[in-house]
Amino acid sequence: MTVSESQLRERLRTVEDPALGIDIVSLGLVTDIRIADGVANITLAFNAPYAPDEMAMGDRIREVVADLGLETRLSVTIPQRNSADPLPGVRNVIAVSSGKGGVGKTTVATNLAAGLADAGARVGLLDGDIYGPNVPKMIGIDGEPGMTDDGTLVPPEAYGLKVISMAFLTREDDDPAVLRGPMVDKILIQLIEEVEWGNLDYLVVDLPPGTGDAQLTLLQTLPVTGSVVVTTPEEVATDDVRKGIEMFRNHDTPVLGIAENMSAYHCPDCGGEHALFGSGGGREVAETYDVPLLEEIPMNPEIRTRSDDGAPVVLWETEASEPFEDLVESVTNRVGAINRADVAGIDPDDPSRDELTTPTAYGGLENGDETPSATDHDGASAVDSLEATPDAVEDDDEPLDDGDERVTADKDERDGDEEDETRSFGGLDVSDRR
Ligand SMILES: Nc1ncnc2c1ncn2[C@@H]1O[C@H](COP(=O)(O)OP(=O)(O)OP(=O)(O)O)[C@@H](O)[C@H]1O
Repeated sequence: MTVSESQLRERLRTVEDPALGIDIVSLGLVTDIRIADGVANITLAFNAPYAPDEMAMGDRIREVVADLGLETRLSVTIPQRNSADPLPGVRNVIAVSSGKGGVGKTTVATNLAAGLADAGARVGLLDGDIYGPNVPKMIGIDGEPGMTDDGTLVPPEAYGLKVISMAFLTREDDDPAVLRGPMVDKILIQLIEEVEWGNLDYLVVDLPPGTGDAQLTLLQTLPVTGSVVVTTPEEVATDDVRKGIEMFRNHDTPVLGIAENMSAYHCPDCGGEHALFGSGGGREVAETYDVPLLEEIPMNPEIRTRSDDGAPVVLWETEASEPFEDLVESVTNRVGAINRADVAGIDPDDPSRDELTTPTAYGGLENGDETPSATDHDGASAVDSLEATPDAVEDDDEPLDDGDERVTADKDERDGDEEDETRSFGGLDVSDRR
């Protein structure tokens, strides 16, 4: 049986996007199909490396293709961004914010970044918290940034993360409270634009708490994909968090969702759950603003002790690491959904099914030729075509250390030749932007 590209495209209508509830062909996510020598080369407009939903869609596509007697090679591409983008090598910028201080924003940012890097992604962590730059301490970094000949900062690394912090640029005896207006802006813009970030899948930004000038500068300068809003469950924090959500909405920045921290304390002695900071605040805010509740992170002394030791808890396989592992999954899924909705031109929280879903010729082998051919698709002009190379990143996923030992991932391979590199995750080949 010979299968044409348009017939395969019809069959791919059976693969539904789990977050958007619409098939991947109608969404315009299949940007190219070429069949040669029994191999279907399929290009997808995915842009959230290591998002479980995108890897699961890859698996579904492989099943559909195998049913047609073909092998599959999947590549992912990304739409070209505007040329004024200050960070052209960065696929996704994730801002981590909070309405007020002390709710665990930096804890969430460092664990999210470390968890993403541990999954295999290329990750940068920008500590933009001018008034309390705690990232270097929590991530256990002792190095200082290097400097290239042209004066660009080279971020030091820990746990496979490139880290830049306000703490590197201010002297120990500087009082951040006296840094005002233009000076703050200047430092923040320097942290973004004058750093050799290279090619990153995710840049996690620890924003200062609240909704002041520094946050606005960061939002106006950075192409933020979306923001994780951290809150504790009690009322005061959630009131502040509402202001934060409104700030993002006013700047057309999607809210990825709410991370409720210090949700409840599981008492190891009595076995009971104690809601030390009240309960339900995060869920309430999520429902009010119609955004996902990404995770409820319990109070757990191990989270603090690991941070104090400079070893993010997500890298340890314990009960305390689980909510952060789940957070990494829910954040990447949400980033992916927002990017895919953008490709499809729909609101990720309100996909307009009527407009998008076209009748599918399920099976389509008889009438598939009535559909547009792969090369007719507009999306193909907006994406890069990719080559496949060996699974460099999957090799990084070898077991690192046993059991409860601190993970000391050597991610040096990721920093190899960035010019030509194509990597693979979950069977999806991904090439870096030039
Ligand atoms: N779920 C948790 N369980 C136990 N301790 C926690 C938890 N989350 C954070 N902490 C601890 O609470 C303290 C404050 O956390 P963190 O510094 O992350 O807050 P923040 O919101 O970034 O604060 P700031 O406004 O000062 O930047 C830290 O000592 C941290 O280790």
